[in-house]
Amino acid sequence: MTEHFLSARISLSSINQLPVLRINNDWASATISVQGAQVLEFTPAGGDNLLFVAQGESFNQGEAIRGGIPICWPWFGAHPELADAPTHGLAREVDWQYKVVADSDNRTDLLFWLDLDGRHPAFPYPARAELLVSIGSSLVVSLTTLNLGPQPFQLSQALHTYFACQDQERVRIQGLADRRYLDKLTGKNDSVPRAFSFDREIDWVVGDVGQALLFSGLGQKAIHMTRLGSRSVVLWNPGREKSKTLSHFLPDEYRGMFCVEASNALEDCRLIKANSSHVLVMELTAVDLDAPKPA
Ligand SMILES: O=P(O)(O)OC[C@H]1O[C@@H](O)[C@H](O)[C@@H](O)[C@@H]1O
Repeated sequence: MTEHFLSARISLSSINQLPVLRINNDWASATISVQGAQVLEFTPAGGDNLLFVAQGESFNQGEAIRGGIPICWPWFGAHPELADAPTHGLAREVDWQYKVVADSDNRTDLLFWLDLDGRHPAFPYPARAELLVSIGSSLVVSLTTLNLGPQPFQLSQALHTYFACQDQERVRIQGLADRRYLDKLTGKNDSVPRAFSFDREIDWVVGDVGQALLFSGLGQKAIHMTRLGSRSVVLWNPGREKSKTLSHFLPDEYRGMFCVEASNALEDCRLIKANSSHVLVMELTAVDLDAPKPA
């Protein structure tokens, strides 16, 4: 597809088989795949891309993209009952509808939506996901789930964010110490140690997590993450051995990424009643570590 401009700041083109929207305003540039409504890149002006996409990614239609911010919806991880249902729900491998809702030098907002008609065997409920992606001095991703049918349903979900780093072992996360987590690899519960690092395969669901987290050890900049509508986060890095089995991953690429996923998982999954909704919001801001602190 040749590049087609929707406005001075927004264009539609493609990467291999997948249509992508590219946004460029005074504060940042971003790339979003229409399949999965998946943000693939967010680069604050003059800075580095906060997000990781696997170099082995082939961008084929109907295949989940390994990187950026996959939307795991309306369930996170394995389906609660059906072993053959896709991991991480129904949203990653299909095209979403979209429209531009704000387009200025300071902020570009795109609204994506996906409707489920209640006939999918793994999710027999009419529902809509709306994803508002706001690109400005920060990246804001806001996922609203609407129950359009008469029956309540359980929702688990995640904004499965792949962050870029030089070396995953040097990444430090502030805001998680002493929180309880389930280790999905061993099935055991424990508390997050103060000196946590991604120095091996990690697959944890951490509960009762406050709104703000800070990621450092990435170089000059740190990343500030805030969440609303979420009390859990998922920490994931496949490590050396698991990464060899993953789709679209080159050997050793696991070193340059780590996932911290704003989620509603385990005890934090939500019951969405008829005609009700739930909103999960994540904001990411690049923070200059050398900037003077407010007095
Ligand atoms: O390979 P996928 O389906 O993108 O999932 C990657 C990982 O995603 C994480 O969120 C899960 O906790 C892991 O268990 C999983 O391996």
